[in-house]
Amino acid sequence: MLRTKVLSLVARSGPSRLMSTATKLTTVEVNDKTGIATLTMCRAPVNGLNLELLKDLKTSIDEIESNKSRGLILTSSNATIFSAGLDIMEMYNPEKERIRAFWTQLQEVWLSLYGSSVPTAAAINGHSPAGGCLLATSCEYRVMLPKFTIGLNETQLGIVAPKWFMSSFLSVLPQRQAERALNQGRMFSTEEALQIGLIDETATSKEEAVEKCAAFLGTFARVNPLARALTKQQFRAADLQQLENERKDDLEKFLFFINQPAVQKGLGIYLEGLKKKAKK
Ligand SMILES: CCCCC/C=C\C/C=C\CCC/C=C/C(=O)SCCNC(=O)CCNC(=O)[C@H](O)C(C)(C)COP(=O)(O)OP(=O)(O)OC[C@H]1O[C@@H](n2cnc3c(N)ncnc32)[C@H](O)[C@@H]1OP(=O)(O)O
Repeated sequence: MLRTKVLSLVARSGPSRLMSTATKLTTVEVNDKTGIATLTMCRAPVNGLNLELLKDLKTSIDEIESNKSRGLILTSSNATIFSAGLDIMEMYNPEKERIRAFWTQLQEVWLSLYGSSVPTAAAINGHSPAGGCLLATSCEYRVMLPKFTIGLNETQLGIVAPKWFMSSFLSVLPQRQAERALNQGRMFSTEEALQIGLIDETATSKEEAVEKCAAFLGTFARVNPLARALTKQQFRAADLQQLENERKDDLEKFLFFINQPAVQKGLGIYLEGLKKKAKK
């Protein structure tokens, strides 16, 4: 009942405005009636998370947070890809200083999205592997379009998802299923993701996905915002604190791991495979 009301409210909702942080790689549009901000990733061709996109994501999340938006919906401007995850080019034959800045920025984005005091939802309008899945599972609610895939496929690339990737995943799935999926590097179809609980709903179009996300965010309309935010943060505090405490160690572990010749070789082969597939 409430859900239907909120959905129709959203459908009738009024004009929106672009916020000042709108950049080339992300845009933020705030619906003036609902107060919900839609944060769109728009880095061609696949929303690969490189240093610049991560910086824009962090700036946009911070601005949404400080403008006291009623909610944040994360989505993509690409018709078939939510995000292809970390830009592998940042990790393959990396430049010393840049890769440090890259990983540090990824930590920042995760801390602010997973720890956001604003309610969050992801309208997953395309494939969402690895880092894409990290962003989606850092949100509180997920609506996904059919015929796409989502999951943490790191082991398929010969790399390892760090502890905090697992934290987001574990905030959505029970440990037994999460552990198996990560060990397998399993990508779930939309239907499988719904069945296992990795996503909350499906939608037939991006517009419908955004509406369903807005309806979820609307369920908090009559809840005290401070009480809601403090409750959410208590659930997530231990995960967030763990990364805060281990940030330097986490960076050094990542650098050590990624610079191993066997890992570099594996990434090179994976990239080559992607490029061959793209040419077909
Ligand atoms: C105690 C132990 C240690 C603890 C841990 C310590 C350290 C941890 C170490 C490492 C952790 C790293 C975590 C990594 C997370 C990641 O996110 S890795 C990235 C994973 N992503 C993928 O595997 C996705 C790969 N891409 C695809 O599957 C597909 O591209 C697609 C997203 C499904 C889209 O398909 P399609 O529409 O057909 O597009 P194309 O495949 O043709 O791609 C277009 C071009 O984009 C390039 N590309 C695709 N994905 C990426 C990417 N992730 N990075 C860079 N580039 C990408 C692709 O090559 C095409 O390029 P060209 O047009 O050929 O130039």
